[in-house]
Amino acid sequence: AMSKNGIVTKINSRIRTEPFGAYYELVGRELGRGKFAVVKKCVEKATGKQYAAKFLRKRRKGTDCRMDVLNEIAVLELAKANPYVVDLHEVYETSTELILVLECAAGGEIFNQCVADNDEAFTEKDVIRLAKQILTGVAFLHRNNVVHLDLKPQNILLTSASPLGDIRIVDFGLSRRMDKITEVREILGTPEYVAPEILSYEPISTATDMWSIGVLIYVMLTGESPFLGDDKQKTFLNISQVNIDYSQDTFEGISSQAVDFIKSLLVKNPRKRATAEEGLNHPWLNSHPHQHPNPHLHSVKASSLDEPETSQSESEPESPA
Ligand SMILES: Cc1cnc(Nc2ccc(CC#N)cc2)nc1Nc1cc(C2CC2)[nH]n1
Repeated sequence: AMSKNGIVTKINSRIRTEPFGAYYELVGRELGRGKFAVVKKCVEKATGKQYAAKFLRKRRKGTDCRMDVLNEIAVLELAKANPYVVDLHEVYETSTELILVLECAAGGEIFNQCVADNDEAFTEKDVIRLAKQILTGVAFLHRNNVVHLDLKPQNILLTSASPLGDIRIVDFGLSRRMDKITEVREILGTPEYVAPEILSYEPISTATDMWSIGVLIYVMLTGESPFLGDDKQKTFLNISQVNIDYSQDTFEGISSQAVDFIKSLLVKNPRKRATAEEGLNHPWLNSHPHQHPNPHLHSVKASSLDEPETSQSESEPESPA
């Protein structure tokens, strides 16, 4: 791997100092806002193509945070090869800001489908397809020693909401290169999605992202946030006690394989949690589409047929072949 200052030199060489406004027109509403960032839709004048411009302040609370932004750029650069991480198009710098010109995911945050009522909410089949994409993207990051540390429905975007498109993982503002960190000093991430080891100031790892994915899939399937309490302290207590509602009520119409998948991730001990690669091999994500037996093939044995693809709960017997 390149040396640290090798990466910084490489990135600095691609930062443009011409005025952003000469090449892009800001259009429509603000797409999102973080503590030190605002994201606006824009159009590249030369091509008419839509992008999302992320304006990041270089100085925050009186300290120079330019290196933090270079870290985010470095991760986006490294992930250019992966289809499920949002693409970085260009970078501009002004006296006060760095401007990341990012691929525009027109479908917005999957958060909206998580809280939608029935007909707009995800089906289990939708979640299986999107979960495979999320795990593929996260497995790529983890193979490259990057942990995201803020995986939540607000940071998983869709290329299109209807018809349901593909996911894009965004916001590497809290991400870390695993080679560098061991302990975390302050609690990072968003309370509902942080792993227990964050709350006990233990070393974080790629397993920290896997816990957040467990919470994310739980929310996508049930519309409920498993650890949400009336306030931050209650949420943290729910997480550290790992008390989770797996009741039939909450998981009505959802397969037992899906519940088993979530249970493999919401495990207190980080070393016992499934990895992204293991998640991709879980039966829930590998149930083969159900082929109806061909009555003319006498040799077909019922047991050789794979799991039905429908989200029928296990208890209902499969219709006789
Ligand atoms: C239609 C749309 C609607 N809502 C958001 N929300 C959002 C969520 C997280 C962050 C946090 C970040 N980064 C910024 C905005 N992004 C959208 N499109 C984007 C947004 C982007 C890039 C990531 C900014 N491409 N396409």
